[in-house]
Amino acid sequence: MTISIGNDHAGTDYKNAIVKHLEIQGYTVINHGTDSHDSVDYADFVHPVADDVENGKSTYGILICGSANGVAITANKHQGIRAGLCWNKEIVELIRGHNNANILCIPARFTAIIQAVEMVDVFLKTEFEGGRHLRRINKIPLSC
Ligand SMILES: O=C(CO)[C@H](O)[C@H](O)[C@H](O)COP(=O)(O)O
Repeated sequence: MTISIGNDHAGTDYKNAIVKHLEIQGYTVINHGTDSHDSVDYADFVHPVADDVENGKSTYGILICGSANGVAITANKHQGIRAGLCWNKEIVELIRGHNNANILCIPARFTAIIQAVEMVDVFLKTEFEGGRHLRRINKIPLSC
C-alpha cells in the first residue's frame, strides 16, 4: 500500500518517526512534506498529498502541522477527500469506521510522537463500517 505524507515545520520530527515506522512495515511512502524545521506554508504540501489520494496514486494520506486545522481545512477543499483531525486513537477509529476518512490530520503541538505513530496504526487497520454511515457520507456535498 502507498501512503502520501505531508508536514510543515511543526511536524517534521513526527513525519520522520511515522515514515520510519511505516517503511519498516513494508508501506511505500511518498513524502511531500518539508524535511526542515524552517518555516513553511502548509498548503504547499497539503495539495500534493490530497492530489495523490484523489487520483489513486496513494490509498491514504497523512498530514501533520501544529494544530492540524490548517491541513484539514485545506485538504477538505478537494472533492474526493475526507480528512479528519484526530487527537487520540478513539477518534481515529471513528473517522475510519464512521466517516471513511482517507486522510488523517495530526496536531503535532498537541500530541506526543508515540501517540501519533499509534494513531497512524489505528487509521490503517480500521475498516469503514458502511451501512448508515455510507448513506450519510453520500449526503456530503462534493465529497463522494
Ligand atoms: O496551520 C496551522 C494551523 O492552522 C498549523 O498549526 C501550523 O503549523 C501553524 O500555524 C504554524 O505556526 P508558526 O507560528 O508559523 O510556527
